[in-house]
Amino acid sequence: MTLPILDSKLIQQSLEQYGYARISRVLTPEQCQHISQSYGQASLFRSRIVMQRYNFGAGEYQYFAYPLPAPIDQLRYWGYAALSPIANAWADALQLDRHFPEQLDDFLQRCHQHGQVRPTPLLLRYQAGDYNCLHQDLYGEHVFPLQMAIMLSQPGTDFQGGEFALTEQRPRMQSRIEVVPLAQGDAVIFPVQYRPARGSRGYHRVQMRHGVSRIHSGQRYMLGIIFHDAN
Ligand SMILES: O=C(O)CCC(=O)C(=O)O
Ligand SMILES: [Fe+2]
Repeated sequence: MTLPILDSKLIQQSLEQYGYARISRVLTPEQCQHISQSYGQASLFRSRIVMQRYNFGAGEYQYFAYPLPAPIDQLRYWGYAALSPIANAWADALQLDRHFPEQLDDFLQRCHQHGQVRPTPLLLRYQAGDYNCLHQDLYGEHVFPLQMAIMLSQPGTDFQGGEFALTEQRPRMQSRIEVVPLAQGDAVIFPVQYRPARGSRGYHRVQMRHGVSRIHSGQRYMLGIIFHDAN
């Protein structure tokens, strides 16, 4: 699978300006369909979550099992390589005593040594009426601060509604929202928990959450790539 070259500097600028970065046409429609269709292949997954049961929203998702299918694994390595310099720049800006290794394997080894051994890449499926409440994907003490999601369905054709949304909660201010327009195959990169924002006295944290508005009709598949593993 050939993936586009990522420009870390441009991604970082967009994240700091808007709270997200969009990468167009990461996957072809055929690759998107292939991944969506794998939803029915139970052996690829370690667990299935029905969102209603946890009040997460409505819809369902499954976490892939190790070994990850090759395209999912490749996307995770590709994303990590471009995002680890940003993760380190952010840790420095926020004066956190934290360093993210250059290689995903080294970061995952750290997760695994601390009991976070279960893979987190996931495939989500929504039908008419479903939605995903604003949330943060934290799965333990070790958190890689950025994550990625890829739109597998064709908005407007396969489904209506179902917008990917982010909120930013700045200290002592009301929340700001961003809706990210995504075409089939596009990726969105966004902060897991918070991002740095420059203020009058250096950098401070802006808390972030993401979610999906109600799907009005049709079916919507999304691939989520989270870099830390879960405990
Ligand atoms: O379905 C979506 O667009 C949201 C996916 C999500 O929450 C995630 O990838 O962590
Ligand atoms: Fe999420």
